[in-house]
Amino acid sequence: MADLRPEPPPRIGIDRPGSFSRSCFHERHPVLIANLIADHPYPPRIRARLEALLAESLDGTVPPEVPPGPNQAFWAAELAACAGRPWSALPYLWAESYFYRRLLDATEYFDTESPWCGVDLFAPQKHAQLAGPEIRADLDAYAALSERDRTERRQALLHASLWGNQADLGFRTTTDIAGRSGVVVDDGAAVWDLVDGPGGGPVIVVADNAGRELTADLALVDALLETGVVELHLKPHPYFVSDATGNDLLATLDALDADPNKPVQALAQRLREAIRDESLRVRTHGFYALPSTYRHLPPGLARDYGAARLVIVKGDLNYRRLVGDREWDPATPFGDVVAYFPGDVAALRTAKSDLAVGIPPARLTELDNASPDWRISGTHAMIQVLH
Ligand SMILES: O=P(O)(O)OC[C@H]1O[C@](O)(CO)[C@@H](O)[C@@H]1O
Repeated sequence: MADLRPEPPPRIGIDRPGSFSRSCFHERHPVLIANLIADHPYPPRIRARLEALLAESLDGTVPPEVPPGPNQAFWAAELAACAGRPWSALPYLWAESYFYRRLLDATEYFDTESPWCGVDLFAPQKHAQLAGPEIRADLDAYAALSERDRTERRQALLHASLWGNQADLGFRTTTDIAGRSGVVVDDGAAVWDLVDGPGGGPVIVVADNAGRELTADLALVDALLETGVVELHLKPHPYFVSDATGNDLLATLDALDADPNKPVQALAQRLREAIRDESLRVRTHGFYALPSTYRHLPPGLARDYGAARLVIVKGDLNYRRLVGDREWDPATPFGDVVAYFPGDVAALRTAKSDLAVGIPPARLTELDNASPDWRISGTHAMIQVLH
């Protein structure tokens, strides 16, 4: 039978002058490369490769070579289709993901004969945030939560995890945080209904950034553990600027241990115990560092998501991968766009790219009038649930 579904809107590109996506390449990436060069004593060959990558991504074409690292077959197929095309003609999601993969190549992350092999290029920035004053304030606030009743505590933890996404270091490369204007869509109650619901599977939390965000996510994970098994899915290796890996999880647990607040130390202990007894299963998957959308999940992950009580997907990039990085009309219902997902899913994200769906038209008019850049400023957040 013919497929009568309407064509999806076009993919967001990086070629339109004045667009946010183009500014990521032309304004943010030059700063990102300069920061990497300042943060590490890279030898001339690595500095030259970083600068050449920047120039290529602004003005050049995609070379045919497959960058080293995992998922060779995936990238070989993608590059067979894209090699020779100007970067400016690439879809935003693909171009960004490929750019970060090329950064790993430029810094010899997968080169076992290089001393830079396995060195997280973003570690200095991640460590600075983990040792910084903002995280201290977050942990003081966490400690004070033990005075509150369970419902209030749960609500506060969900919102801390939501707003933790604002602290993403890629975003902060060129943008100062301008406060928290509001939660545009708040399906938080549905999150807890699903968590407390009858399903027997684990709750899966697909993490996003290290630092303040992962700290808040771990506090949420701890609350979720009261209801059953939890899986925390991390990136398999560094990817976008502050994406959380296994090393970041360990560094975060150490930071929680070292905090003077007793409830924070107790949190670290509970989490370590949960990891040991596998009530908290920590996992990763190559899919999390690819430009594919969740519509094209590998079968194993699709099965696991389908068996979960709820999948909580954190952050802006995961939102783009979940919804499809396309020029959606923001009034398009969230449920229609993600109906394909194999289980119940909740997206928690601060808006840091043009994409939005599930915004009631009247609210949209209000937002566009009150803060025209609400979609990209990180000042607005959303909790959207498909169930
Ligand atoms: O860390 P997050 O919330 O996934 O955000 C990453 C976001 O940063 C950007 O790279 C630039 O803002 C977006 O393209 C991307 O969605």
